[in-house]
Amino acid sequence: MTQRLSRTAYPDLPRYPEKMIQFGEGNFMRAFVDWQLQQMNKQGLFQGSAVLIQPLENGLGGMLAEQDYLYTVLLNGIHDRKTVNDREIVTSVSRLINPYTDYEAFLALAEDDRLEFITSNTTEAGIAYRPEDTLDGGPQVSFPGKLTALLYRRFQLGKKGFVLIPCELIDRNGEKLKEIVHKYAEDWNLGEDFIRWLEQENTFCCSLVDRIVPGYPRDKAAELEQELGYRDSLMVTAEPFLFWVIEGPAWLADRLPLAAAGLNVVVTEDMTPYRERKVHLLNGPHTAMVSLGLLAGLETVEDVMNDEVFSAFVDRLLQDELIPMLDLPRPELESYAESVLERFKNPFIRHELTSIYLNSISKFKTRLLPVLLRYVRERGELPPLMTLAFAALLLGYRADRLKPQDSPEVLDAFREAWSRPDEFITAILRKSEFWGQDLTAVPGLEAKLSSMLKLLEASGSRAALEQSLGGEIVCSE
Ligand SMILES: NC(=O)c1ccc[n+]([C@@H]2O[C@H](COP(=O)([O-])OP(=O)(O)OC[C@H]3O[C@@H](n4cnc5c(N)ncnc54)[C@H](O)[C@@H]3O)[C@@H](O)[C@H]2O)c1
Ligand SMILES: O=P(O)(O)OC[C@@H](O)[C@@H](O)[C@H](O)[C@H](O)CO
Repeated sequence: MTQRLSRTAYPDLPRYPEKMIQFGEGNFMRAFVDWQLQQMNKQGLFQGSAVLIQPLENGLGGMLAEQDYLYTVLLNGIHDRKTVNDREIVTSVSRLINPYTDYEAFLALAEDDRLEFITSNTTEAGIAYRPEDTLDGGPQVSFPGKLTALLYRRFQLGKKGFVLIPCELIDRNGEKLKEIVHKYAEDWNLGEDFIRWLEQENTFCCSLVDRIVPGYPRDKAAELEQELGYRDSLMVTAEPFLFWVIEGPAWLADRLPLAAAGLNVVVTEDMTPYRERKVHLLNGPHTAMVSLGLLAGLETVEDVMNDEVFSAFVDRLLQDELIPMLDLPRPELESYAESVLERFKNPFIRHELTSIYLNSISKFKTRLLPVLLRYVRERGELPPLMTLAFAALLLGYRADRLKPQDSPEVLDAFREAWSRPDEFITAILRKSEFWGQDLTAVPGLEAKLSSMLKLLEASGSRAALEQSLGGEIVCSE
């Protein structure tokens, strides 16, 4: 039996002082931020590690401790026309603090002058205000609540602030986080001096992350452990591609020399165009393909891309409905779309559609709906492929057909709406809390969704797609 990955088994692995506090110990952060710290460290450019804070009571703390906070990142894919198949033991995580079991150790981080960065990924649900959180009743449940308590302790000690770079996939994440921290500062009566210190001593950056991280390679774990020669319950697969846009001051590029280490990181004054490009051209097609693909029995992004009908759908969606609605220069959009198609076809990683399916209603709202609405405004008609994807989404949630995982409010609303089948579509489109507006006001949408739902039910998603794509499939045969 092979030994577990640990510092005892690999005593020569380097250790670095803690320079970053990272809320979130999930797959993404370990294969993205911590992997990048590792690349800087290897070049002698950062010489620092991250101390992780477990945002939820239950998490990976125990498993990470068992491996002395070491884990393997497996990069698989084609990059710059070369096949990449890298394995690396990441040594840039020092330890993990679970604030639910050791709140004092968490607050004690405020004392360490070497800590200068705070990063986070607590999912789209994490940057949220929770009125029940209080300063004295720690640990606070919300991530911004915990963060405010830590910042306040730092302020009380008269120390300098932090550079904060949240990585959650929500628009203007840094501003949102700052806003909630300020709200706690006011609600908890932390005083004007603290609010001034927050403003003057801390730099809240917005950021956009891009790397496909399918996570633990369940299907290949045993084989990989044989090859690696150790057991690792936390190994994580990722694509070689990486892009991190940080909206922040130019000096950040020196303090956190990611680009200098050859990493694809941009520090800019305005990240909006990068965000639009990524959210609509990468996350958008992901969300559009999921319900249609699952309804046809497909399991992974690769299955979608290897299927003639479904890959034509992704291609046409990008070319005809998404790219023309974005404001960036066409060649830039075309080239990004091409790279997206290549990344989706990555034959070396298994990106499960079910993992992308999680919380699909809010994803549709941010990733596809704004483009759909713009298409209607500009062209005076509905985009056929996006509308079909919308109908498939509704079908998947209806009667829990595709076993959606979403918030209780969303799932309950779908159950309630389905209790009156004739009014199902109207009731769902009226849910402004899902879509940001009443979608029954969009001309023709209700009727089109109704006919597409019927088509999907009667003929299945493959036939519905073939019909929407018209002659193109026939032509390509
Ligand atoms: N996996 C990818 O390809 C990828 C790529 C880019 C961005 N992302 C984003 O990263 C996020 C995390 O993905 P992952 O693959 O690391 O998932 P994961 O399940 O491995 O990790 C989730 C992390 O979020 C924390 N979390 C979950 N719900 C929370 C809540 N309500 N409040 C606070 N913290 C919470 C967990 O404690 C954990 O640290 C996703 O929401 C996604 O938007 C993922
Ligand atoms: O991670 P999610 O579940 O928010 O979205 C699913 C995918 O679209 C997403 O993970 C992409 O792969 C990622 O955003 C690429 O950078």
